[in-house]
Parts: sequence; C-alpha cells; structure tokens
Amino acid sequence: MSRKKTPKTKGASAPAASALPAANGSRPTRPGTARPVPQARPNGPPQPGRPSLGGGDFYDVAFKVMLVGDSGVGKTCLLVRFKDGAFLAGTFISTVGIDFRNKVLDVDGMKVKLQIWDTAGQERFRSVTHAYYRDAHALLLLYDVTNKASFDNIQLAPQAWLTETQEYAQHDVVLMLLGNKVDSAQERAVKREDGEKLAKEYGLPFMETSAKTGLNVDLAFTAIAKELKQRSMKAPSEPRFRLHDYVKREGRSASCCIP
Ligand SMILES: Nc1nc2c(ncn2[C@@H]2O[C@H](COP(=O)(O)OP(=O)(O)OP(=O)(O)O)[C@@H](O)[C@H]2O)c(=O)[nH]1
Ligand SMILES: [Mg+2]
Repeated sequence: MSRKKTPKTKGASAPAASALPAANGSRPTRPGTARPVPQARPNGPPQPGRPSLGGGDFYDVAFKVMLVGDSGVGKTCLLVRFKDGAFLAGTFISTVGIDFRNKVLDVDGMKVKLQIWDTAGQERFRSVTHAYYRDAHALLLLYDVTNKASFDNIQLAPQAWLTETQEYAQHDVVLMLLGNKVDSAQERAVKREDGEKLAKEYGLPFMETSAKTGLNVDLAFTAIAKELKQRSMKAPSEPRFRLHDYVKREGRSASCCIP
C-alpha cells in the first residue's frame, strides 16, 4: 500500500471541547478547528492522510473511538491519562453531553489518528450519546471494579451498555471491555474473573485498567488502533492482527505492580 510521507509530530494539542450534536444528528464542530474525520469503516480502505490545519496532527488513517459506561467509572480520566499522561485527581466533574480528544499513534509505521469521544454516563445524556454510536469504529465499555452496579449495567440493566451498543452501533464495531480503578484494591467489588467471564460470554477482549496509575491504558488504545488499522487494509501484507491474543499477551495484571 502506498503511503503518504508525513512529518513526525505529536498529536493534536487542542483541549477537549464540549460539543453537543446538531439537531439533525450531524457531527459537532468546534469553531476554528472544524475538520471532518475521514470516514474509514473498519472494513473499508484506509483514507488518505491529511495535512494539519495548524494543529500538527498528520495522519494516514483516522478512526472514531467512543468511551461509554456509567457516570464515575473513569472515562474522562482514562482519556486524559492516554492523551496527556496525567491523572485528574480531586473533585469529580461529570461530563456534560460529549467531549472529544485526538491522538495520533504510530502503528507499525502508519500514523493512525484516533478521535476519541468521551461520553457522559449520566442517564439524562443518553439520547445525546445515541446519536454518536453509528459513526464509531470502536467502543470501549467501561465499568468501575469498585462499583458493582457499574458492572451490572454493562449487561443486566434494561438500558445496559451492551444493549445500547447492539441497538445503535454498527454491527462490525470493535468492542473492548475495561474494568477501571484497579489500583483501588481495598475497595474492589468486582472480581477479575467476573470481568473475564462476562467478556468471554460476549466474545470481547478484556483488561483491567487504572487511569490513576496508567496500568494498561496505552495498551487498550494501541490494541484498538492496531485492530482498526489492519481491518482497514484491503490486502494486509502483515500477519493478521489478533486483538484478543494481543490483549491477553500484553495486558498486565494489577497484582504485578503492587510492591
Ligand atoms: N482510584 C481511581 N480513581 C479513578 C480512576 N479513574 C477515575 N477515577 C476517579 O473517579 C471519578 C470519576 O472519574 P471520571 O473520569 O470523571 O468519570 P466519568 O466516567 O468520566 O464520569 P461521567 O463524565 O459522569 O460519565 C473521579 O473522582 C476520578 O478521580 C482510577 O483509575 N483510579
Ligand atoms: Mg466524564
């Protein structure tokens, strides 16, 4: 596959912007920075790289990733950890509507831009989130390992996150289940095995993460980027990327890092 040579740059440095969907459900834009993300379906051809409009994010192919899960599970913190390498400690500020951040990753020599949508977990914003599912190439389903209800709401509640996914997302969307806050060992309310069991039942790759310590955070997004990149290539020259195997092999368990 021919690729456009792109200069080495860091990801777009624009801060997260609040963006509510337009009345017609079209993608929101931010004044001065609006730029469409190429619509690469996971199974479609990669889109050509685009030069930066000043933000410095050159890329070969771009995908949309959505973070979903109950309010307070750590979606925003996970995204901030991945984007900025920092942890938002202190007062919990619940997301209103939807935010996004971009990050460009170098995946086996290709610049893969992830546009990551951070949704509000609060019930009152559900209809806002619904409008975004259909454009998502990947969905990260988060629960909080210290909050059993957030785990149950992945699958059991009438408006469970998995049900929403089946209802609103594309059938070939890439899914991953993440149990966050694994640093809080004392308060754990959901066993790792329960997360594994749920993931197995639905055929999802699974990891436990910590936005606080950074455990498995980069890995989760990198795994998604690798999977989407390979799906987007018509005739991949590389061996088939296996998301489940990669996550199993590379994922670190919380116990590995407790001194
Ligand atoms: N110990 C610990 N706390 C975390 C972690 N991730 C998030 N938190 C805390 O959990 C609270 C909620 O985090 P957010 O990232 O704002 O939660 P959210 O899922 O975005 O919530 P909504 O925006 O309401 O949907 C904050 O007080 C964070 O500091 C983690 O990995 N470990
Ligand atoms: Mg949030």
